[in-house]
Amino acid sequence: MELELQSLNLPCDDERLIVMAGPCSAETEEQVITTARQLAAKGCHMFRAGVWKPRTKPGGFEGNGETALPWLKTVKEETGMMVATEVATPEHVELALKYGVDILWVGARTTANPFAMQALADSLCGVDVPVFVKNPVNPDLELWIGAMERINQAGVKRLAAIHRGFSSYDKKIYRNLPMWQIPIELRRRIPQLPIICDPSHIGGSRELIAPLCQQAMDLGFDGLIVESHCNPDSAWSDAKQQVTPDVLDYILSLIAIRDDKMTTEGIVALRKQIDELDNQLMELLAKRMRVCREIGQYKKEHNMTVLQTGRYNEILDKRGAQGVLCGMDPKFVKEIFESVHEESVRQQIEIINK
Ligand SMILES: C=C(O[C@@H]1C=C(C(=O)O)C=C[C@H]1O)C(=O)O
Repeated sequence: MELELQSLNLPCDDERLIVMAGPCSAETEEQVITTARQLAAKGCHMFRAGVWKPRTKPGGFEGNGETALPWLKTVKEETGMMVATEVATPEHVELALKYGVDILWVGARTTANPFAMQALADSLCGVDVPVFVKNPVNPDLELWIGAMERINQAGVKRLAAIHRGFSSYDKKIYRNLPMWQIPIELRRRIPQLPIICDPSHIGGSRELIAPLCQQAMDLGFDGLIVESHCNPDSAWSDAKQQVTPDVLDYILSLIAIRDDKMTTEGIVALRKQIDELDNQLMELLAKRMRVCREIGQYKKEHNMTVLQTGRYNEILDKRGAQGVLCGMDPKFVKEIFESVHEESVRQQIEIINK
């Protein structure tokens, strides 16, 4: 199904960048208002704060719920910023709308659950409010698109996707792995859908916010949602990944915003070179496959197995090392040769069984 989309029509500083900032959780009225005032003073147009917090384990701070909604209303009235919060159930939607919340977002755990998404969609039927849908916790693009389709089918046309990274057992650098190839594929599939990057949840730490924001801009994403707190170290949730409005302003001032629509003569000439090289790559691959088929024929005549792990390992090691010398990521080189090997084995199996 095709998404039927309308422009988000949100205020932003220049033609492209949407920045939504605010604390992970609305903790107290004072914390909300203080943070909002500081953000508004820095020129922020959209304020975010979690009111209902889905926590991994019980016992943590699960948000102030309805009590915090009038605080958001005050932010709106006092600063003129639009306000946004996360909704996970139809009751959340009803209450958020009742208190005049301007933008709703759906969290990663909710996106992963089609029943919850359908219930949310049903509660949004006939409501014209922008809805931002975070990627599901697992790296499943179809599930992400499906969640947005449900909301869209309910008549919500002002939709955006939030890229917040994907859960992983491996938490060495990122809290949630960015797996950029997934939002990139989303952009390819639905080019008109705005994509907002959430560097706070991808990175899980302050130091990673700036480079992640830049990476999102380098990819031509449309905006950022960043956690900002007037006193991050004392935050009741996500303390390590929140920054003060001052720091956020500094980070944003350093970000280079790229123009994704520019095509110049220079790039056209360079792309011609790429086309020529891709042609050569394809011809070389076809040549390599011809030799592989010959090897397949030889193996058939000599009753040898197609898979030769010793040789396969030799290739992976040799080309991996060569890749490093050529300035390429060894993982990338490994994946290329794994794919080449897979196709080579497939073609040889066809020959050996003829
Ligand atoms: C081509 C061969 O068969 C298989 C495919 C390989 C390849 O494409 O390079 C390597 C080892 C084998 O698993 C071979 O045995 O050399």
